[in-house]
Amino acid sequence: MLTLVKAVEILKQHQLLTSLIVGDQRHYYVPAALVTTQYEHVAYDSRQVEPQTLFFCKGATFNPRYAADAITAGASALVTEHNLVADLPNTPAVQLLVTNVQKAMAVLTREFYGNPDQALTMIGFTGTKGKTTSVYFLRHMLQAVLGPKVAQLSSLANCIDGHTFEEAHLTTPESLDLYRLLRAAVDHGMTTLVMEVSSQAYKKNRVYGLEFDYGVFLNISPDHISPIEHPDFDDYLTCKSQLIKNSRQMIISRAIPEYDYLIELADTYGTPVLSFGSQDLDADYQYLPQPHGYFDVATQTAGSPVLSGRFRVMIPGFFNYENALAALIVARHLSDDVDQLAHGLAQTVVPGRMEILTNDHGYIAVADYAHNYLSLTESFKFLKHEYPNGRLIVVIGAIGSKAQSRRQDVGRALSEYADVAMLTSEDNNGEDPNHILAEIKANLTNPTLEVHENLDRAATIKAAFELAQPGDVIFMAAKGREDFMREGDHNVPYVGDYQLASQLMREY
Ligand SMILES: CC(=O)N[C@H]1[C@@H](OP(=O)(O)OP(=O)(O)OC[C@H]2O[C@@H](n3ccc(=O)[nH]c3=O)[C@H](O)[C@@H]2O)O[C@H](CO)[C@@H](O)[C@@H]1O[C@H](C)C(=O)N[C@@H](C)C(=O)N[C@H](CCC(=O)O)C(=O)O
Ligand SMILES: Nc1ncnc2c1ncn2[C@@H]1O[C@H](COP(=O)(O)OP(=O)(O)OP(=O)(O)O)[C@@H](O)[C@H]1O
Repeated sequence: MLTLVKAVEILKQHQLLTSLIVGDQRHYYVPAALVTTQYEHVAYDSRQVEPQTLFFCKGATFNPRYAADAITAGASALVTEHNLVADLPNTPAVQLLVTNVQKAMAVLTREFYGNPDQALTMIGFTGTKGKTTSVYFLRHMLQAVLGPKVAQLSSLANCIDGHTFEEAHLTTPESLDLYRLLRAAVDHGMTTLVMEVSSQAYKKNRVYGLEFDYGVFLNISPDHISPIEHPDFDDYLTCKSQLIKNSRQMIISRAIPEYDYLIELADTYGTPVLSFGSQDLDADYQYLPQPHGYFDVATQTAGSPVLSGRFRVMIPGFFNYENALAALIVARHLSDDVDQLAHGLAQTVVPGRMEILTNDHGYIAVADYAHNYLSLTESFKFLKHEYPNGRLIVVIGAIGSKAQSRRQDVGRALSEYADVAMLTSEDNNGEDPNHILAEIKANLTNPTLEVHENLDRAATIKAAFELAQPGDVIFMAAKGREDFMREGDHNVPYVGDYQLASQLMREY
């Protein structure tokens, strides 16, 4: 529940309110006749409005018709950047005119749901790659010491009760959904919440005003640059960097090229920083890879909670030592039971992330989620190191209608590391897949690379198994275990890379 008086007070505190429109009158104070007005629901989609809803008019494709629909369904107030009085003559709904509706939605829905973040230890991971994996590492570690009291919000799945996993639509939910989920987590007895914070979350003010107890910055490389995401890398970096301003303690990878800049930001905001990295970097926490997924950790800085000794991850890839160490540092701040933390870490698997399938005949297939230059080359380097004798056969495409730079990334990474490229569909998102593949091919520079092309992804994976010799590695990029293909604005069922490869492993 939220009263109009409280809503106005909060919007004023954040300097977001310009006017209150009641009928054809403009106000800045709540008129006496409305001081008892309260809202029982909040919504940003007219199709979800009930009587006494506070409705947020937001979105790139927002149409005043949605506001009219919301009022018909019972919305009694609109939060909007544009006065809708011309579109809604004689409307009984109060309009709260604001300078930024996304920010207004964040601060008002936080209040509506009772500031649930204050009842949780909040941990946010940002980075171009490794967010999901790190969230899983940390949740498993903390559950090993706290029991089922750790919630997660991740692009792979949300879990707000410690055991049930539900599909997520965005990496970081809209603020309204975020606070609804945090409220539910608190009501389910959760004490801690681990989440992914995408650059879009800051760009779209989904986490505006939210403070994290611990923020982790894993890495950054050019990605997510498109008309619906970021105009350029500077904007991408600026958005991600906002986690520093909004965290009480930052943990930052020493390997980030912009590390010094991030430290200057942290100094400016007064946010303490601990750094992590491989042994050759000047970091507070360092790791040294060992065979079979083991890695050694040492703490270099006096005064920081000590982490030392040998740990293990079950998910292959050198980069997972980085993800694991970042998560371990947070976990160590919350618990001194390092043995249990190590146990939780070694138990962690993440569906569709570097899942390696093998059979007795020497076939090797990897279902993974890599889709930009950083993640593809890191995965390829690792596989070349682990399986030096076979060919690297890559089943790959690129996403349609956004992150256009990935087509260049795919072309470059294939040219540098792959022996065979099997180009196919990914999530076309309404774009012509032939156009996507043409752009990838335009970036292939290695004349010895063997290139095949088939838009049918399942048929392409079968063809890769036909082509492979024992000892070769079939790397299936970007879909993991996803059992759908995104086409336009809807999903089309798809068998799943991991699922299909598991079946083929039994046949070959
Ligand atoms: C660019 C962006 O952030 N877009 C998101 C945003 O869209 P939007 O606010 O512009 O809203 P819109 O889709 O134009 O719709 C307009 C509004 O009208 C409302 N509506 C619509 C129809 C109707 O009948 N009545 C009605 O009220 C809708 O509920 C909506 O509020 O809000 C929508 C939900 O309200 C999201 O679905 C949408 O994500 C799009 C689909 C998307 O793909 N976003 C990507 C870029 C994204 O955010 N990705 C990051 C991950 C990046 C990473 O991996 O690092 C993420 O955090 O997920
Ligand atoms: N620290 C890392 N550095 C480089 N590549 C990584 C790292 N961690 C994971 N990867 C690669 O990126 C892929 C995606 O990992 P993950 O899902 O954890 O990242 P994410 O940040 O959640 O990605 P997305 O934003 O695409 O959902 C993995 O399957 C792996 O290939």
